[in-house]
Amino acid sequence: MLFSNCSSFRFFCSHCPSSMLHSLPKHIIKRRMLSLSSANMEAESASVLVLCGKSNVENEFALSLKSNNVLRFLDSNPVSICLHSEIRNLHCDSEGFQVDHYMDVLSTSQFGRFLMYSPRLGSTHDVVSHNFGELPIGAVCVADVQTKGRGRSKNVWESPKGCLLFSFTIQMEDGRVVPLVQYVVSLAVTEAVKDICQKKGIQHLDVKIKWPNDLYLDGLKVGGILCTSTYKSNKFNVSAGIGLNVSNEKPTTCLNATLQKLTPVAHELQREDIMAAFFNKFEDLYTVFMGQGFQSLEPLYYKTWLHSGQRVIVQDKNDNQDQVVENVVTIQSTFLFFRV
Ligand SMILES: O=C(O)CCCC[C@@H]1SC[C@@H]2NC(=O)N[C@@H]21
Repeated sequence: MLFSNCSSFRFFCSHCPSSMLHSLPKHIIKRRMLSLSSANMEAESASVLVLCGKSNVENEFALSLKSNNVLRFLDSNPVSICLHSEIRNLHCDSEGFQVDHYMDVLSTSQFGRFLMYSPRLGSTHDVVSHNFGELPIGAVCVADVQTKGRGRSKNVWESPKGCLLFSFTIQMEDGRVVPLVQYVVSLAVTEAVKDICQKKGIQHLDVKIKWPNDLYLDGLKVGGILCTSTYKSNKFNVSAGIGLNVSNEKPTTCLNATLQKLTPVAHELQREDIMAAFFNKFEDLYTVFMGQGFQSLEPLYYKTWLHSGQRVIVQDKNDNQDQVVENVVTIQSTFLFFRV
């Protein structure tokens, strides 16, 4: 567990002797304890945001971001910033997001390489969208728990422990394709889950995309995508947020509950593996999307679509608008319907 005030920090590890506090150099032990592990957060008021990079480049950026103290938060409680390198050896909350493991699995050249992690935050989406200009493209914010998780249409996104909760930055120039990027994000999630199951040699979890950007498993919602954008200096700044129930069975179902039913031997997917696999997939899919357009991804998208082959009734008004004609159609894609 990590207890820290990272701008001037103080640590306590529940697995280590309390003398741990005294073993830290004087200059890093200060008065106030600002933040706690997710398990102990309820009673306390402040949060911590840990900055970390995949390589020296992003770690140097993390250092300058911390020194300049430019990040702004909507959280009502203070958020203190620290570097992962400052706490690496002290952070032993086995239930918190394992930053080192995530970085080891990540193999991208841009997305997900600069990471902000918090055991508990209002909303990762707020962190990313309100600090867009201060962050590199591809920067990600991940939290163990959110207290003000946002869903689409002003819905609340329940964000308990076990749910993978993250948001990241994308920048686009062509406004015509901005609405389509949410489909690329959805596809990267489903492909990431497939990839992990394949690598583990287990039956793959058939996570489907319910248009426009819900993720379904066994007929229940297991995840959702939220993409928001602002326009500045001829660029679209897109914040993409993903919520995926990995091991939290409430409020619907989760990946690991289904996996338990499918596989005789216990297998559990980890949030860190999924997020790293997501960025590994997203970077490739995004390159195809930007280079060749969404058409190149359509075959894969419609294979993953919950609606392919679904039969629905389409109501048409005749030319005089006084008569409604109903047609049963089979959905092939968002644009194509075949009358049966
Ligand atoms: O289905 C939806 O309505 C979209 C839900 C998106 C939730 C994610 S969780 C991580 C990120 N932070 C938020 O506050 N929301 C998104």
